[in-house]
Amino acid sequence: MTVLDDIVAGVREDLAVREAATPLALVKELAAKRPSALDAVARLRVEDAVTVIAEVKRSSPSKGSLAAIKDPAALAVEYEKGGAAVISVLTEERRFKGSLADLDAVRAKVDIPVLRKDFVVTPYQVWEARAHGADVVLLIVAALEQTVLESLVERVHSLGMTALVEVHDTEEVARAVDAGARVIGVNARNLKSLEVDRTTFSRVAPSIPSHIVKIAESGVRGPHDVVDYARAGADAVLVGEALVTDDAPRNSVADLVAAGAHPSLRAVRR
Ligand SMILES: O=C(O)c1ccccc1NCC(=O)[C@H](O)[C@H](O)COP(=O)(O)O
Repeated sequence: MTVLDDIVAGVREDLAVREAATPLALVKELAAKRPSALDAVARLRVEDAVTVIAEVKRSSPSKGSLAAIKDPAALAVEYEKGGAAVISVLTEERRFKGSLADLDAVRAKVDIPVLRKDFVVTPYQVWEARAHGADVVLLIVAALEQTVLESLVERVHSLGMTALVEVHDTEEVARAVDAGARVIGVNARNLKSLEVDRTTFSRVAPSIPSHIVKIAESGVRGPHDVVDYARAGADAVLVGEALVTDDAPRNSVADLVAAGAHPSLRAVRR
């Protein structure tokens, strides 16, 4: 069993408990009461700059405990003040120590789009994301059969949200494009070995059609990595560990945003 299989198995068990407690009809009612989802694409792809998705991440399979994060909303507000375009909230409970309560708390305090970062394998989780105020939903190609991927992308978009479709190689890019992805994230973290290879983006991104927003995920340590990803064609970077382990997350986000907007990058991004 791979790490991904193991995580998804745990997610399905937890999901069964939530589905028994809160029927889909009720989740749909809650989703219908939410204001419309925010336009994440407009925030992520801006002219002449690489934008930043800042993540609320307590723990991870690769590193174990990263940060206690007693007040996820306060951290998200710091990210927003630092200039983050989108906040990513891990809601997986067993390995990342996140929750839907974290998503609720963050949604209530920030005005920018919020990503539900989880291992979404059923439509119920998509409705749940909307019911808890998410604007963006992560869908991992490696975790999904093609027909399921296609129907989940369609469900996310039909609810007015944006699917961030995560890939690791060019074959998965083809699957994401076929599924109707408008935003593709290339994750530098190998989901089998959990090793981070920052060259993955530059190898995989050229196969992503130009109309699709390109996000470089994982392994960003500081501004120099943002510059490297910008030169390789990223529209945005997704950063977790480097921010949650930092004493001054607002300043660190601001530094990443400044690096992504540096005038020297304008020529390479045109
Ligand atoms: O972070 C992990 O160890 C991990 C393991 C297995 C599946 C997913 C995992 N992480 C999810 C992510 O994609 C990252 O949280 C995100 O890209 C931020 O990465 P980083 O900046 O390296 O924390």
